[in-house]
Amino acid sequence: MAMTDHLLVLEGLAATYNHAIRVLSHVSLTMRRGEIVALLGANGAGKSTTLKAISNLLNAERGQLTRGHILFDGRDTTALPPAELVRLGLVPVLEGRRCFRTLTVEENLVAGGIGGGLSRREVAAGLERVYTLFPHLGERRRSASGLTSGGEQQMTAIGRALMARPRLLVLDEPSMGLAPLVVETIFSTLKGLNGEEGLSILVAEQNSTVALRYAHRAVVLDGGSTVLERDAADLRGRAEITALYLGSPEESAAHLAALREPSSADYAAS
Ligand SMILES: Nc1ncnc2c1ncn2[C@@H]1O[C@H](COP(=O)(O)OP(=O)(O)OP(=O)(O)O)[C@@H](O)[C@H]1O
Repeated sequence: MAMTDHLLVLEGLAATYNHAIRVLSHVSLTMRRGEIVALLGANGAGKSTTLKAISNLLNAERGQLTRGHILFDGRDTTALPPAELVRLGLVPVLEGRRCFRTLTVEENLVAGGIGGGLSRREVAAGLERVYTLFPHLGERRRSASGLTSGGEQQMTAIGRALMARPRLLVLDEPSMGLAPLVVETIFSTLKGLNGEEGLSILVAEQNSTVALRYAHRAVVLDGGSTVLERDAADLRGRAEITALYLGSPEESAAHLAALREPSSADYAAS
């Protein structure tokens, strides 16, 4: 298959922090255009580091990619600055929601449009679009972001990314610390964008139940390596996926073996 059939290809990524601590050993995944892919795994499995590697933000934390390839739209992006990646359509929303707390919600959104190289007219259209997607943000547009709720801050961070007109949205734990209803609002809005506009989404989540409900496929990391890549439908509702890293290594290995079974139909029949 030609590489360009895929929007994103990670091949055997290895990464370290401070030239010493190896946190990724062998991360591989492929994403087709229009897919939602959930990146799952326990605390410290390497999800955030993988997303930072894709977005070229490892340097900021003294991290380095030491092996492997990242291809976005068939192009090796490992040497491109983050701002250039945004202009190409690869837009991250990383952990912590990272809004400019003293700026208003609207000023945060405008910053995303400017970062994406939009004209004034495009920024105005982008704002309308974000407020249509998240009506709540429209009501809070003049509030300082730092004074809005966690859910509103997450919506602002996502809205800011959407202003840059992404083709691939890269999200790190959007559900973290949010009420279930807010999580559903955020995921269903993203799913809507995926269905209507074909927006591709790579989302790292510890909340595998929610992520699997909305994703097409799932990639599981363990100890800095990809250990499973499957259709989300094959993993939905499976007790092994939530129990995967809660027990002993032997139990985890048994769960993983079960999850690797050929198909959900086979599984149901067995
Ligand atoms: N800036 C850093 N410097 C050194 N080590 C780091 C740094 N960031 C992360 N690590 C380590 O790298 C490993 C992978 O962390 P990472 O944040 O990528 O995992 P994760 O799967 O996203 O987990 P979490 O859900 O807890 O964020 C962990 O052992 C973590 O302690």
